[in-house]
Amino acid sequence: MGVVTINDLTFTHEGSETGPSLVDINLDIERGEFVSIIGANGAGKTSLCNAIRGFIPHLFKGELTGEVRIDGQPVTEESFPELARQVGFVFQNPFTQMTGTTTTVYDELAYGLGNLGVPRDEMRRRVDAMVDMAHLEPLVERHPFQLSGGQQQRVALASILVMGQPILVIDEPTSQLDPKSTDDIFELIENMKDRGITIVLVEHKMEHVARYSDRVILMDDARIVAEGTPAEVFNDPRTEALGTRLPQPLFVARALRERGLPVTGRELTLEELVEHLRAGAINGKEGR
Ligand SMILES: Nc1ncnc2c1ncn2[C@@H]1O[C@H](COP(=O)(O)OP(=O)(O)OP(=O)(O)O)[C@@H](O)[C@H]1O
Repeated sequence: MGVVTINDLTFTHEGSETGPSLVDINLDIERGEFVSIIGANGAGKTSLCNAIRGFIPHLFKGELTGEVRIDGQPVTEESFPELARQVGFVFQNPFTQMTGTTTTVYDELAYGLGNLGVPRDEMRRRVDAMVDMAHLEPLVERHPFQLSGGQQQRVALASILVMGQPILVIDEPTSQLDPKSTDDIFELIENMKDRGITIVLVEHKMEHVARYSDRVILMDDARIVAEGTPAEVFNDPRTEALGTRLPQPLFVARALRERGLPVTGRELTLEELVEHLRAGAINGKEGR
């Protein structure tokens, strides 16, 4: 059984004029899996995250059928603090994430651990390790509200990662970041995956989704309409038909394939393309 199990989940926000936000959702996420949720604005991605992190139905009221289980336990039967120990969540807007009570980035990172009663020595060790991992050394003495949007986004993510929950739900962590900072964030998230943490990510940057995810879930109009490996989902005609942006290397792959070059036309990363071109060149030479 998965660490997150969703059975026949349908949810309509109280007072909604647009109908249900989630319809017939069935999903099993394995421990240590990296799952990305993609889809157009309003497709239901944040609502699905909210169901996994227990905001639905604990904070957002409405009509709910079906269930979400974390480690076999229905979220409706767990208190919010219990859930928060299992699931770490990073909001779309880093401003929402900041405690608003600390005056330095260092204290911001330590805040959640202090609340959990983590002993001072261990707290220091964990915060120092996170500062290092998230490359936050130059910012530790700065006031959290005097950072740029991108810097805040990095601090917001680090302040959750430092807590060490086994499941992370991360909603658009790079929306305000430049390419280099986006790469840094994905490196950080991959680092968490290497530690066996389960990751559920909402992200619009498809090159990164393609490169890092074990599984991609495509949502449209409150439903899951396709799921599979990145190669399966991005090469599924429904994905393009729904107006989802595809990873750029896929267009290059298709163009090369059309010109008879030795690629499959399904490659999602430049590395994959280069590898196939090289292998094709070697095989071609050997064949002569
Ligand atoms: N608090 C709420 N009350 C009423 N309806 C809501 C609420 N939150 C979301 N919805 C509705 O649920 C549907 C799905 O919204 P959701 O935010 O889950 O989509 P999304 O895919 O995350 O979109 P985006 O990419 O814009 O963040 C939309 O029709 C939205 O209007």
